[in-house]
Amino acid sequence: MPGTDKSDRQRATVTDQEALDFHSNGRPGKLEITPTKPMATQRDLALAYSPGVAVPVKAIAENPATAYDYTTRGNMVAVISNGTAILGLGNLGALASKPVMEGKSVLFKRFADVDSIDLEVDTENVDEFINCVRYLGPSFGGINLEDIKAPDCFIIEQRLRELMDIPVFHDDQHGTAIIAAAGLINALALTGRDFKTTKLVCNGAGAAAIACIELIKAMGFAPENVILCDTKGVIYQGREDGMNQWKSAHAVKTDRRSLAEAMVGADVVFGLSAKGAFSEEMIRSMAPKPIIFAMANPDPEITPEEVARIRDDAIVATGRSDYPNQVNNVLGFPYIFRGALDVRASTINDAMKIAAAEALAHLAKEDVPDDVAAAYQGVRPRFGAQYIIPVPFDPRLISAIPVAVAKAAMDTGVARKAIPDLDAYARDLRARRDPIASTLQQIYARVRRQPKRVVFAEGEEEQMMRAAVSYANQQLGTAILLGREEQMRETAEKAGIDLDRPGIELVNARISKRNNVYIDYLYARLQRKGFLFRDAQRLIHNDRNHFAACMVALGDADGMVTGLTRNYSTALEDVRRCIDAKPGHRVIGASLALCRGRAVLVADTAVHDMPSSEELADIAEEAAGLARRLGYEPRVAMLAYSTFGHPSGERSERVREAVKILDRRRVDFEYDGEMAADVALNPRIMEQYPFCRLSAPGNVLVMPAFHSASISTKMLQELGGSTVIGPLLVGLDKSVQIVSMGAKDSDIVNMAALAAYNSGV
Ligand SMILES: NC(=O)C1=CN([C@@H]2O[C@H](COP(=O)(O)OP(=O)(O)OC[C@H]3O[C@@H](n4cnc5c(N)ncnc54)[C@H](OP(=O)(O)O)[C@@H]3O)[C@@H](O)[C@H]2O)C=CC1
Ligand SMILES: CC(=O)C(=O)O
Ligand SMILES: [Mg+2]
Repeated sequence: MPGTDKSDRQRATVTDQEALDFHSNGRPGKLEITPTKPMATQRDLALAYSPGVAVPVKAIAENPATAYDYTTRGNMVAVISNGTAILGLGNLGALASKPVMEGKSVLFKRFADVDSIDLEVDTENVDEFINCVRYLGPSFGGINLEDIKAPDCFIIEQRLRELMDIPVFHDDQHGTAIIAAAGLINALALTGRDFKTTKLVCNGAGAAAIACIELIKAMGFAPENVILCDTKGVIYQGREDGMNQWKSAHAVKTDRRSLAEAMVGADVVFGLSAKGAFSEEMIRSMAPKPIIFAMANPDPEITPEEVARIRDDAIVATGRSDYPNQVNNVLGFPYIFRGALDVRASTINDAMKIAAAEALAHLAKEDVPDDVAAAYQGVRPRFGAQYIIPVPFDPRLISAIPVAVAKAAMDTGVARKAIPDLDAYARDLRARRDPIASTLQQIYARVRRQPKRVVFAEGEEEQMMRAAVSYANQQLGTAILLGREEQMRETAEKAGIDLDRPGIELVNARISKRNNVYIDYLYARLQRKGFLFRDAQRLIHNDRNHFAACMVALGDADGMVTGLTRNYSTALEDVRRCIDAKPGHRVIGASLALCRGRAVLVADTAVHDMPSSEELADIAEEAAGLARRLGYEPRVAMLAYSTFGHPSGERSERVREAVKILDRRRVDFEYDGEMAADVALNPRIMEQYPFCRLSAPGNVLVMPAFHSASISTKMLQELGGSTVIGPLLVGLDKSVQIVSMGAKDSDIVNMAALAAYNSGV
């Protein structure tokens, strides 16, 4: 891809091809619209459309506020751009901005459960743009303007704020300013500086920069201590070249003319300009304990590594997620709109922005509880130079920021709906957390902290190679690709996959020096099971599953992933020849189904065909253990077609017996049954059985037999739109995961990460 040099590629946690594949795989793009009401029967149609729809129409015509009750308006934000300043890439047009705008829309959903749609407006004419947007007000609860160049963005936002009665918020201005201000509050505190006397240079004088310095001046910075620079250097009083009224408002009296001159002795530098704008010399010339926020995207003005080469006393932040201290507006816009929408705010005012900045800054100083530590690459962060601001995955953001914003809106009289109980509101907000991302996030974070060697047994397959590259790029450890080197290189070259990168090893089973060790090991295990020495030799030389499993069994790799080219049970049989169950454990398969904000583990989805009661109890124990390792407190529902004895039947009897076995074993987790799936999952139905021992809906579902487990998870996936991860193999003495045949590279990476994760816990 143009502009991507070797060093960028080495740093990057994703390849260009992965980024393109991510966007094009399946349904192109990142968004879809799903109805929230049933649309199955004639009656549904009559309610949703004519004639029923006329009723809310008349209600809204009579009282416009009821649009929040009868339509999506109250939870819907438009992300609107004309593509004139896409990230730090410049003016690439409305169409090219669409991936970013779709991205912002999904972040609204992911982080704050705000529904959002991207709108790309193909004009650079300010009046045309304003006219286009101003009439869209009835559709949305808020407007998030994005990536519109300065100074047009200032005029557009100002006019739209006057014309519309919903929040209009240019994220590059205020979102960035809020996050930068939060980071700055903490960086100043850490370096013992005061707002009033600190000297700051801001490189870039566009949307983000002007808003940042306006906010920090509003928070106490002295105007004479803030120097603004653009492509022509320092913005000084009297300068005429390349000026506009927004720059002029911040022009200072100074003899300094270049950025390099401005930065001499500066305490803080903000980069809101372009890649590489800060030289090492400039950084060297700054005051002791300098604060460097290099916020250009996707590449900062200077990288943290470059700063570290020159000095060790700096606090550095960038706009990227792959360095510590990500100062990026993603930390703000989802939550700020969440709070604003929930009180139906007519605008987002300064008080709300400052409240958001202070809430964010405060959060970084708080102790990080266990369930939050996972969001921090598994390392519990401590307030300090490497942690001045929470990460976007911090699950506390959803309750901290919207509450502060909503409160400020109510206090300043711009709320059109009051939230009387802010504590209850915070609890509701926490319930909006998305378990999908947090589960995977936690797994990835732990593995990154303790990277593992995972062998990808079917190394000649293109998807395996892509998955291996992604595994290595995401710094999860070393990916060992098993296969004939020549073959692998040929396939890789054709597919445009670069295997010569750190974290990838190619191993050829035929010529490996470890062959004899593996053969002896395998022969010792199989000689009394009808295998000759020759058979063991053949399996190690020719069969990659056996070779890979021996690598793991004998400690040459921490985990293994396979299954792409062979059916599950064959692959499992191969593995079981080389690896036993963990002592005292039973090998089972459990699938993690993630659907509409809920996560459930379903077991056994892989191994036991018709489990006995004893086996069902074992499955419950294994699945509960897995749930705990994944960060859930298990509530095991032992499922059947009957509930607590009715209707009776042989299969249900086995499940009932399994519950009694668990009683006798005195296990340390919640369980009950037998019960039907709706009783296990729906609290209202569960209430009909007040003696049920589950304190809340089940999150581990033990199925009565393999067929019900397999059928139900596949139906969840195909009809229910669930993400299903697995079956995950549990209970083996060494860590192996088997993907389904034809799995996508992203599924394989998840399973490899799980193999790595399980090898360490
Ligand atoms: N981390 C974050 O959350 C965010 C980061 N940003 C980043 O900030 C940057 C600017 O975005 P935005 O304000 O929206 O864009 P604008 O187009 O509104 O402004 C760009 C500004 O940067 C200046 N500039 C560009 N290149 C240089 C350079 N080499 N040296 C000095 N000044 C330069 C321009 O100068 P001139 O006026 O002379 O043309 C202009 O003032 C982008 O890299 C963007 O990714 C933006 C928003 C959020
Ligand atoms: C983060 C962002 O909005 C930008 O770089 O433009
Ligand atoms: Mg932007």
